[in-house]
Amino acid sequence: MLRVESICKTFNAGTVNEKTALNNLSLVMNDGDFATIVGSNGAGKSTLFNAIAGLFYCDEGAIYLDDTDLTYLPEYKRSRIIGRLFQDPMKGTAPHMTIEENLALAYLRSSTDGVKGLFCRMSKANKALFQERLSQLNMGLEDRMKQPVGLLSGGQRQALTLMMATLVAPKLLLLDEHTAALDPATAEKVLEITKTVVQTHNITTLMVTHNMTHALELGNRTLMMDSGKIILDIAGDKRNGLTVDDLLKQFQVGTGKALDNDRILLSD
Ligand SMILES: Nc1ncnc2c1ncn2[C@@H]1O[C@H](COP(=O)(O)OP(=O)(O)OP(=O)(O)O)[C@@H](O)[C@H]1O
Repeated sequence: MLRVESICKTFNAGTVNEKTALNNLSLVMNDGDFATIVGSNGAGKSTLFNAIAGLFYCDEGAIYLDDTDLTYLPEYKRSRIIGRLFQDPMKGTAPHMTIEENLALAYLRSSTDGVKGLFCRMSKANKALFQERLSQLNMGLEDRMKQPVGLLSGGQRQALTLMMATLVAPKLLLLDEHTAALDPATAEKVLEITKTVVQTHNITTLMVTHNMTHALELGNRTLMMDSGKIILDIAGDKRNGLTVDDLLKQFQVGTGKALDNDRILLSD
């Protein structure tokens, strides 16, 4: 279970550029919850992910994941239990290393079975696991394990990054518009893979999206953010049957303004 308790983050405090990006934000995610997040430009969606992943410590508040107090835990330690994907498919993989080496790195980072250090310690069983997981992507990557990742397309790279982030199931998966830079067909494919992986391993997941339809169709909860706060949190019956128009109206009622996000407005 993830518990975010009243976190605050102000950038450039005391200067003309002062910006409160997270404003007393609280959130509880139960095990296996899959919540989509939408919101206006600059609402604090990526900053929330940065706070959870440990890119900075919050000014106030606390963050817990199961029994672990993350509040002052360094980023590299959180990365063992939190997987994260970004919009840019080039992030998250090392282009000059082979697919197999990238997977080995991901495995070594997250594994708790005592494997440390060298690639040569990767057993045949590990390699078989990599191959089996890659074959689930249906992209033929299992036959290209010795090729550098830099040769892959954006969609293949993003699917590989997802595979790496979930090779050892993380306690929490943060998806920050991870399909936004892909062409529509590839984006749908990566989303399908995402759904399957999240469901199979029952991974607690937060996904930022600018696609309002995805925000309502994927997962079991929809969160809306504005001005560093969660202003709407809908699940269950309230969420079923809700249309994109209803969601936009609820945003207007909650904030007194129209949802202003250029990517939402530009998408269909
Ligand atoms: N490191 C930083 N230094 C200064 N300001 C920052 C920093 N990170 C974020 N901000 C500011 O905090 C606010 C929230 O930014 P954030 O990127 O979290 O918004 P977002 O909801 O992800 O927006 P978008 O949908 O436009 O990507 C913005 O005003 C942004 O400029």
